[in-house]
Amino acid sequence: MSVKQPYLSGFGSEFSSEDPRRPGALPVGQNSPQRCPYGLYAEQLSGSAFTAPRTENKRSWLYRIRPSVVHQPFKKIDIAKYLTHNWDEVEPDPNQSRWLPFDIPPADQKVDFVRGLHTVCGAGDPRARHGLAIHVYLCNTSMDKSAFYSNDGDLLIVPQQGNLKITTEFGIMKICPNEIAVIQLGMRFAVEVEGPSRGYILEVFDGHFKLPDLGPIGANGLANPRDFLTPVACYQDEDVPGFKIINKYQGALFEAVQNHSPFDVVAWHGNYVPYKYDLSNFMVINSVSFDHCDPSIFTVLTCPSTKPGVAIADFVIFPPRWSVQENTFRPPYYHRNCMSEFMGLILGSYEAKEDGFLAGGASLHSMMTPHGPDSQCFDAASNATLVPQKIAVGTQAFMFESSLSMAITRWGLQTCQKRDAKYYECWQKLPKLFSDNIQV
Ligand SMILES: O=C(O)Cc1cc(O)ccc1O
Ligand SMILES: [Fe+2]
Repeated sequence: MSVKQPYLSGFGSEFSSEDPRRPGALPVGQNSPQRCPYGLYAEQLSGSAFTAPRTENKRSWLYRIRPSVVHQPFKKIDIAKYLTHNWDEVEPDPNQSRWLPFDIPPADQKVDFVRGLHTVCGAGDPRARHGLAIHVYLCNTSMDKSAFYSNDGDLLIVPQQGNLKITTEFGIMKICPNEIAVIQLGMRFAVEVEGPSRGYILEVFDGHFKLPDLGPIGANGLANPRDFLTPVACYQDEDVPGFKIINKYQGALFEAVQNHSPFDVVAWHGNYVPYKYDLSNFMVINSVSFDHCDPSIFTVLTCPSTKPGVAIADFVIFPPRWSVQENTFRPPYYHRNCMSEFMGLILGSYEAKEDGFLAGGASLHSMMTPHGPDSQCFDAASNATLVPQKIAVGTQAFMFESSLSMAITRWGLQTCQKRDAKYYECWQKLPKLFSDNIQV
């Protein structure tokens, strides 16, 4: 029987955690005692400028067996051929894009989480701390004697197939499809898988994810803070010759060897932490009268830009819910958006496209590229009897919506061979319905 993983609940809270094997490991009343309990080293991990206002200030103090600086020099490695921040590999393409499910490597090719990283699209530059990258991970093997961190951005991980055991410096998180994990800039982690595994990653270079403001919704609703879970301290005291720390730095991978596990944090405290969230806890708000609300009502997390109300990227879901609007075309409307919309499917199907948009696949509707329901969906929804209906049951589609204009990589456009060249056809049968009669 599996033991339930312990977690601390809350979003953006000041947490503290001590591995029960070493009571008293967390210094009391100060961060840097002259000598830390148990001979631990104190190390601060800063997630914001020291001088950031209190509301934005993020840091944690880690009490560890060895400080992170004990490692050999970083050397460039080329183990993830399709991980890139080069947005100029291919000509820009404003077309609607859709991808069939990305292939997971076959069992005879052992690929771990880092080797399995493939960048689909993105914009901006981590050197300027502005932009985002959207990757998929396609793997079948657990990371061994290695840990990964991104020097470029925060990683929001959305598993689609396969459970993940994520060992972090702060403790262990287990996530399954329909849960997400956020590992923030600089946090080291290792991913263990149970078999063929696939998922999506949103990496934001600007800053950190927040819960959206609720405005007139009030104090409760959407993703509630208590449902975000942070792991508890759980250290490994292991000498591991040749342990590799893999760093994604300015879009390239580097490796530094050390002879011990980096997961040696015995106690920690702070508000800069990794966390997970179960999407089934999302409290859905929607129209109970008429018309289709903008999908911003489904925002789980947002990484804001410096422009008020404009996101570098929002993480939006389309959860199971009741649809009750009267005299309304209920599916998504036809639209052109000044934001870029990357969508993925975790489970089941998506209402605006019952066919062709499949779990493990994706779509990208770039800035101002027209899109909306396919002709089959339009026809059905225009003629449906509008009774209350539970929709999206057993499904979970999501969107990474960005104010940046993203470029598709060469892998996304060509190498993956999953891009559906016939996607545009799904709208071509939309008929001209215009008539001389006011009543049609
Ligand atoms: O394009 C999409 O399918 C995503 C989407 C959904 C919705 O309900 C309204 C707008 C929108 O962009
Ligand atoms: Fe859209």
